[in-house]
Amino acid sequence: MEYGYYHRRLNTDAVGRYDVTPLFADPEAFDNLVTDLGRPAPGNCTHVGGVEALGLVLGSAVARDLGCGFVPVRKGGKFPLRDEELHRRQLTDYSGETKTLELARELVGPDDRVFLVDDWIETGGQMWAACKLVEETGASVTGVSVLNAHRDERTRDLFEQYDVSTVR
Ligand SMILES: O=P(O)(O)OC[C@H]1O[C@H](OP(=O)(O)OP(=O)(O)O)[C@H](O)[C@@H]1O
Repeated sequence: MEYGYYHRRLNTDAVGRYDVTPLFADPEAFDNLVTDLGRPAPGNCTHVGGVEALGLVLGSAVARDLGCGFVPVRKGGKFPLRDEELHRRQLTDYSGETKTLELARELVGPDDRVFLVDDWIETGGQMWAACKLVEETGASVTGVSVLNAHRDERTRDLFEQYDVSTVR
């Protein structure tokens, strides 16, 4: 689908932060969005990763669509695991606040190729951290897919280092 198909259903002119959950509630739009987000994934990816919270919704649906496993990248403190069982990174995102993302070490490893999905990227802080967490496990990042992303100085490194696809 074109970005306008989703934009009409979001009732917003915002490029950055906006609520995508109306797309989840509409069965046809959700189906199309999951298909569009998964389309850029290379055939050899083993897992789809998603960033808590809305990236878990989208990523798990894309994983099911592609026949891959799903890997949750969680906000700090949510995995009921010991420190040594986690990879952890701090970041600053669109909110200006410092946040922590974590990935359980046991979920993926050097033989795995992970495709990351989220709803949108503004500063790229969370997606950059998610990519680095995946790489810290030894797995590779095969691409990133979001509905919409800012392309500016803040996201330049993300776009340069990773294959980032957007619907917009
Ligand atoms: O590019 P950035 O500046 O990092 O911002 C984008 C991130 O922020 C939002 O998540 P948020 O933490 O607000 O959680 P949510 O999924 O619960 O909305 C969004 O879903 C992305 O994950």
